[in-house]
Amino acid sequence: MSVNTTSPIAHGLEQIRQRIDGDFLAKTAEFTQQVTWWQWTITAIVLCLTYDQVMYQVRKGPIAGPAFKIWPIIGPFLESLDPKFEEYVAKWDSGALSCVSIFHKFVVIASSRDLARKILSSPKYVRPCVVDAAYKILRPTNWVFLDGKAHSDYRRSLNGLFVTKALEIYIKVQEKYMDIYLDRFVNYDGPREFFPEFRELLCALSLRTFCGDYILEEQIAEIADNYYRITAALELVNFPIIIPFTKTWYGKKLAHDTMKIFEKCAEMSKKHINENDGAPACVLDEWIFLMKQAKAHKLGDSEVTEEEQKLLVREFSNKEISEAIFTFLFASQDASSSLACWLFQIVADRPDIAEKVRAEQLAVRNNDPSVPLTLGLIDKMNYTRNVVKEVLRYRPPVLMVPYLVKQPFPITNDYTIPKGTMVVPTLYPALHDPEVYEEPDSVIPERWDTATTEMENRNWLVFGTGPHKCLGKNYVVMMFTSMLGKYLMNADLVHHKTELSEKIKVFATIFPKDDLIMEWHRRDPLA
Ligand code: HEM
Repeated sequence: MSVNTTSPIAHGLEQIRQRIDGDFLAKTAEFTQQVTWWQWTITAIVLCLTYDQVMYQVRKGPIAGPAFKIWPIIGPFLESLDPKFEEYVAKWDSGALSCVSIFHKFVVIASSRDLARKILSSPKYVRPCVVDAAYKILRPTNWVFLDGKAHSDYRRSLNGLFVTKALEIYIKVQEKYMDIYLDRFVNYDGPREFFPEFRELLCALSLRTFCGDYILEEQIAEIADNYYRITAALELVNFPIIIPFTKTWYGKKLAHDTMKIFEKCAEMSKKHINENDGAPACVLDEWIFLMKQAKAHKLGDSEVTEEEQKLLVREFSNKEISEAIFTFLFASQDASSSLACWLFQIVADRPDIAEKVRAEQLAVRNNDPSVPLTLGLIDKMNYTRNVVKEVLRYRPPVLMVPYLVKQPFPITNDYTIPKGTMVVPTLYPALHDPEVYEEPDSVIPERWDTATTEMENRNWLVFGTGPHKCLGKNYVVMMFTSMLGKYLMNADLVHHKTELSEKIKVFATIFPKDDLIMEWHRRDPLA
């Protein structure tokens, strides 16, 4: 027999509770039967939207940015498909740190010089992010995505390809192709858009520098054509998955085909250097030659410098070499084409600059225009080099460099960038800082005659800074100085100005909005 030990009060309370529970369950069941599927759907959507807005507010903290996401979830995704320079400027002007949120991605933009430098020099907190599609297009195994020591070790083995000694080797092939394209430009009938012309010229110059004669004329033409679609696939924000026959799908396929071509070139170069004991004539040759030298040194066969020895981190496969060469093309193609457009537009519009460049070109050659290019000769072209530096400052091809935050990053005293954020240091504002560059919106090559450390180093962020700073910096300045000198000496450039000539079009880098309409006429260098 069981004994009921519960007091009458407790018993009464228990009965009330059971009645309430029963009522509640019954009411809940009744409610769920009445709620239709679309009411559930709306509830789920409202919860998602609220979560999206709340997370945006939490991540945004005190920095500049819209008070809430005007377009829920997608944010300014549609605007990012057609980026406008003026919108970027407005964003930079809105605060040293500002933000947007697109789909799941929270993006912080740093527009002051010091914050940009801090981000670029903080590998503990950030690593390059490029754009989402880049991992798929450049392949996840690509060296540019390496981080920390793995990156610096790999990069050490590439540095040797762009030191002075190596650059000297590439000048011959570059001059040959500069001449070929000069002939082509001066033989065109009437004005035409030079944006596509410069893209092709730069693609040919890069590919000949990287792959020498291993690459065929028709392969260069194919890559130059395809490259446009690869760039188009690398927008700042892409749809998260690759859908067949879309821009990203074509980009990935064409990048793969291009790397296959480079793989074959690497194979030929290995044969030339290792089996036939050939002399290096291009970047591929130089890389393989340096590996060979360093290996021989390891085996005690030959005298090589300590730098060369460092190159043999290990043997690089043809696939790895092809991926690295692709990154050189990827890094150089758009930025160099952008520089070519602004540089030749500006010197065509500024006869005072063109005249000084021409005078210097004859002076360094002792009035003999046929003197071939050498590193020593290019070194003497101070004014011409200053024009290149000034145009890079005035119209920096790379406006911003996206990085990914690896761990919470205390960027200022009152703001920590959350992990997983895309953080974008911008380079343009530092290059147009009126406190460092007087009249920042004018092209004044002479300012470089008396450049301060701030002008030369702290603010001149054209090629970035920190562990990922541009590998091609010296190469770019050298090649453009020699090309500008040669072309101005041998051609008169006529720019057909339109009201869009000074307007900036953003297509990965920046270009004149009218695609630069010019005509070139052969000129007597001694005239
Ligand atoms: C006008 C032409 C160019 C400009 C304005 C430019 C600018 C830049 C900038 C801003 C970066 C990012 C730096 C950073 O994250 O701090 C970069 C990286 C890089 N650039 Fe350039 N670049 C140019 C041409 C070239 C050329 C011709 C090459 C190769 C031959 C090249 C190779 C690279 C590579 C490999 C990186 C990534 C380095 C790394 O992650 O370690 N660039 N460049």
